[in-house]
Amino acid sequence: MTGGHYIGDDCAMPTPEIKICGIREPGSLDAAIRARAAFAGFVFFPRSPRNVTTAEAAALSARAQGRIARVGLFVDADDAMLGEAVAAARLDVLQLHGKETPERAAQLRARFGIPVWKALSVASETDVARADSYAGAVDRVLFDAKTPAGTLPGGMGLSFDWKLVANWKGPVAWGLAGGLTPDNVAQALDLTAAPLVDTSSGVESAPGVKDDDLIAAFCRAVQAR
Ligand SMILES: O=C(O)c1ccccc1N[C@@H]1O[C@H](COP(=O)(O)O)[C@@H](O)[C@H]1O
Repeated sequence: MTGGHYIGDDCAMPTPEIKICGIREPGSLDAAIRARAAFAGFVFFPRSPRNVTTAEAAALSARAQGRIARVGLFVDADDAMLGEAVAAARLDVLQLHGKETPERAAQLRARFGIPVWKALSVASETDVARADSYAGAVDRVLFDAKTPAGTLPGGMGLSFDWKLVANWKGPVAWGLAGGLTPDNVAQALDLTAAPLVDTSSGVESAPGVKDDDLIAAFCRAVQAR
């Protein structure tokens, strides 16, 4: 379900995997599945307009079972919150979008026994280099844009200079996030060759309101390359 597949000749690049994040409604989940996204993201962060309760996530998770992998997004969450969400929503992946250290990420990976992704906010080469310290501690880093102080640490529709991660070859798997939309994702992929792309606000009609047509258009733009 989560492996990239090849189209065209033997030299073709694998089709990047797609994560649609911030899903709150069954219809949006179905739209992501129909569009062949590999991952559906559920946000467990009360300040976010995309926040879901564990009960809501559990219902979405049951619908997703066997059809799309479930990613739980957390921001500096404590063990109790993580444990409750992992169990209720039967999460397949933990996405850490706060200030979690490599040690904390490794601890959570060992504790829950599922892959851990770490989002890193990027505005400079130094920020990208931070990925090295997560090698061996996480299964993937997600390069995302820095957001203004006092706002959400992600999900703001902001992008960074993609040249900073062009053809990035680091010691850990990676993905690209931040301000990706149906209109710019092909350009982002041309420049970066990211193996996974992650979007949230780029497929919404308003903060927290997913748009099925935009989900389909985003996935088509990725898969058409
Ligand atoms: O989506 C949110 O509300 C959110 C809240 C807190 C941390 C991260 C969040 N979203 C993630 O941010 C990136 C980029 O999002 P966008 O495409 O720019 O809207 C992505 O990984 C989201 O899942």
